Amino acid sequence: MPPSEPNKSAINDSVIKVNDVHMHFRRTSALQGVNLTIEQGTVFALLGENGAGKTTLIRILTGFQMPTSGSVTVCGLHPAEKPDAVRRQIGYVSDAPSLYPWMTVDQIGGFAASLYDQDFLPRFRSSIADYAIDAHQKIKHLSKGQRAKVALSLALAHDPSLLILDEPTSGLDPKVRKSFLESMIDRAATGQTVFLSSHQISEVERVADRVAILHHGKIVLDGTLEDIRQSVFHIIVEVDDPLRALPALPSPAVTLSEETRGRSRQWLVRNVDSAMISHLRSRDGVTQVHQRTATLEETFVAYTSSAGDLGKPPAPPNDDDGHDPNQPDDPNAPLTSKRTHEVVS
Ligand SMILES: Nc1ncnc2c1ncn2[C@@H]1O[C@H](COP(=O)(O)OP(=O)(O)OP(=O)(O)O)[C@@H](O)[C@H]1O
Repeated sequence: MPPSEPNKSAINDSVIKVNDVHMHFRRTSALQGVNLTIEQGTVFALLGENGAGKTTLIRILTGFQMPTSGSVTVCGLHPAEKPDAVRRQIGYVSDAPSLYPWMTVDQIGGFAASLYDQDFLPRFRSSIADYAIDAHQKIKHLSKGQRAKVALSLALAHDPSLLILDEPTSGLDPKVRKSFLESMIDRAATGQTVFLSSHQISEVERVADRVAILHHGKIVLDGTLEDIRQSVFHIIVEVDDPLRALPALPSPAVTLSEETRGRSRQWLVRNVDSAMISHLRSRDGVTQVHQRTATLEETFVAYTSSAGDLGKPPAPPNDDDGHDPNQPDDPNAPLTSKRTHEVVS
């Protein structure tokens, strides 16, 4: 097989593999030991606050950035070695798509079509027509949302098996946003893979099969949406006296956040089980215990708050060659939905 050909068995297995990737810039450790494996046919969403490292990871996946250390394969290819081959395999929309402003929409389609097969241009034109964009308009005269639609049309016109989208819906109006996200689900249903980064938690909740949270360059949570929903609980304990002490939940429960409001203690907890809830109910002074599954937004906020040891601020490299001497933590222990499921059922 020629070296630039994708490895088909790798496509069938994992479309993206990220192995212990570190990325150090002069003043920042943008990625600190990131590991990810993404299977074919998944809509995968990478969530993270501003500066978490999402774009850096996407730039590494698309061959625009060499990691400081670690390895990556995309469709069986190494983006650092074969960036052009990787980019031919994938559809990619960056968070700031650069489109030649002096070209018309149709000219930019024709220009990109020269890199792909004959189906590219008809697909591109049909997508532009669906978005009701005038193909004779110059890019510089389009609105931000219209440019986003052109960038998406370019990314999709070669019908890639993997789409990598950095904040794909920013600039799109709610109607287009909704139909675009629905089209991502349709793509995954036909075996294509979608990797998207987003701040829009409610949107992610609608479309993603799998979610990872990147915090200060580390993956602090990675699981299927279903597992995450079944694993993190919001617990409210009412006590008779605001000063009453309550015990911490025993291991393997992990308290992600806690808040006291008068007689009410609110916890966001992972790996809680029904025995722990019964134990809490039986404590002296506990008048009521309510529990429900946490929303993805509550989980995101808990995992990205700097409190506790769930995520640590980045440590700048302190050796000469820029390598981080710190050992990566393992805050991403597997989710234990089985245990927590007992609480729901
Ligand atoms: N070329 C660069 N040189 C130096 N620092 C950089 C460079 N690119 C990114 N960084 C830093 O790396 C960190 C991660 O940036 P990145 O753009 O990956 O975050 P992000 O999660 O995509 O943020 P946002 O949601 O705001 O787009 C930031 O602290 C940023 O300043």
